[in-house]
Amino acid sequence: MSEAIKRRADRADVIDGEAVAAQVRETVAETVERLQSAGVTPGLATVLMSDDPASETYVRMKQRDCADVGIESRHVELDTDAPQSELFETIEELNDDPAIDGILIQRPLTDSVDEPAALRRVDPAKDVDGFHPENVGRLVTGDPRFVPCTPLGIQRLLVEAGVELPGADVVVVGRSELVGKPLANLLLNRGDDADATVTVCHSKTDDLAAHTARADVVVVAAGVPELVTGEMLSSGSTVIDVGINAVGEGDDRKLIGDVDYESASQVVDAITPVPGGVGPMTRAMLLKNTVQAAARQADVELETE
Ligand SMILES: Nc1nc2c(c(=O)[nH]1)N[C@@H](CN(C=O)c1ccc(C(=O)N[C@@H](CCC(=O)O)C(=O)O)cc1)CN2
Repeated sequence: MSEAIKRRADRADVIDGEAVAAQVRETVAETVERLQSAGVTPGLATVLMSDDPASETYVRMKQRDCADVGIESRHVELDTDAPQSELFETIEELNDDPAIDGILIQRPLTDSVDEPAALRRVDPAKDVDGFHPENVGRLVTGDPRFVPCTPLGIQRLLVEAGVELPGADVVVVGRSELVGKPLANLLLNRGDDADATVTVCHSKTDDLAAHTARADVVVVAAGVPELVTGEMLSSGSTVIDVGINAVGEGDDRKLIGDVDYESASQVVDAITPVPGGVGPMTRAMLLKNTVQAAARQADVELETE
């Protein structure tokens, strides 16, 4: 079993996302060295047009991750009251810039901007977030190019946890474009790390617990703190908690997930913590997508991991 799985007596194993992300970064750093010896330095542009402090933190973390593995990063920050055309022009400039292999538009964008329109403007070959309709379509039709980072990270965590995905009964709680829908498609596609039977539940699902209780794998990305509790889960299952909800003030402020960790970890076989589970994997997979984008644009063949 992977070293990233921490055994706990009489409780669920903990799937350590920080440890798996560190493994991914190590592999990415090796790939960057190979690309550099072929004359290619991968470059990522991050674009922030929001006052959301969490988004500012995530972008800073992504820049730091890039520096750690040898990816050049460039940051563009736009005022939230700037016209939408300024954002669109920025995206066009980055599309045309040969030093930039990947473009990341941090979501959510400020309310005054048409977010889907902005995402459609990103060159699909530089769309390391996998949000452009061309990349979404490729994932849905079973020919993925860039897959959104959180679903990719979740798939990797499940593999590390030793979950046999072919034939597994996977319940995804949440139908967002960011996580729920792409994850469902990723695990439904053909392949050794996929071929699952996937059910997507959401806020209008009748009897959510009936679904979660029969699943081998439950992934919760609903944005509702502690929505899923131990009594909605079964022994033998693996739980991936995508939620990151800040609760409390000052010294009492902490992050909690969409799963009630205490009760769930007394029932299930393995679970991701919050923080330290899916979040670090989202960032690690962005690095992986960026080096793949750089290799494709430079026509350098990479061994698949
Ligand atoms: N363009 C994108 N925007 C957003 C994405 C995305 O994949 N692409 N995902 C989320 C936020 N997100 C990435 O941007 C993200 C969330 C959380 C973390 C993370 O490392 N979380 C840590 C805790 C960090 C903290 O202390 O606050 C953890 O869970 O351990 C990284 C990235 C929405 N927007």
